[in-house]
Amino acid sequence: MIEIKDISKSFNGRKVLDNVSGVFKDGETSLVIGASGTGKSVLLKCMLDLVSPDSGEVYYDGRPFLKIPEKERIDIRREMGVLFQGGALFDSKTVYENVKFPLDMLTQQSEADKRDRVMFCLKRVGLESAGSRMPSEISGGMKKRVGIARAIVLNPKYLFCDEPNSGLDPLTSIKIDELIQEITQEYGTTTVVITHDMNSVLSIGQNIKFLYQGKKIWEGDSKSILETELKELDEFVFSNHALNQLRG
Ligand SMILES: Nc1ncnc2c1ncn2[C@@H]1O[C@H](COP(=O)(O)OP(=O)(O)OP(=O)(O)O)[C@@H](O)[C@H]1O
Repeated sequence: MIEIKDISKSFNGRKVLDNVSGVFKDGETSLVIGASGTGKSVLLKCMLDLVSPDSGEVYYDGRPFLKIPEKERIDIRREMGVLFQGGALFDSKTVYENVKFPLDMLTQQSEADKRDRVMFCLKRVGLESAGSRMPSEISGGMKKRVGIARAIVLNPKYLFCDEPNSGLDPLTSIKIDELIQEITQEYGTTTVVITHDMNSVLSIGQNIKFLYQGKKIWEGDSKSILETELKELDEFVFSNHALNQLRG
């Protein structure tokens, strides 16, 4: 379980996160949603300690991530998997090498064990025969799958996905969403997905936190979001043309 408490952050005197709190449960896909510029990525960066919040704390299973000594923080980092926006693959490495990279950097495993783990993860995302290909030779959806395989290769407790559907067509997006949700349930990871994709919200939103101008102003699930009476959330949800027409 991850708990964030009263996270605030300003840039140049402008508050972009304002006392954001919440809980992300094990085995659940939690979504952080909101319009562009509302602070989603900054919140994710605070949770990963890539940006220091001005105040607040992030607890990983009770461990205060921002206050503990660096050595303990590194232990927690090893328990995290991150799917970066755009995949962030190394263009000069093969698919296999990309997935193996965290094992090379952070473990002392034998080459045989690493190979077994990489092949297991590639198989899990449906790419067991793509290991020798270069990122430039595969589609956007496959790149996301490679990113997911790399994010789970260290068997993380905590999985972070930053805009996992950006640049994908709707059908491929659904497949990536389903894969993230299946992995979350299979391995019991605490999964945090940053998105403004309403398809994701409706299909995998077990828990949804809505940010508006740096504040968390609503929390619920994919059923309750359609019945919201909160003006700001209603505008966000029904800015999706198809949904608005359905409502009409
Ligand atoms: N390093 C920084 N320095 C100054 N301002 C920043 C910095 N990082 C983010 N911001 C500002 O913080 C605000 C929130 O940005 P953030 O990237 O979190 O938005 P977002 O909700 O993730 O948007 P999007 O959906 O477009 O990615 C924006 O106004 C952004 O310009």
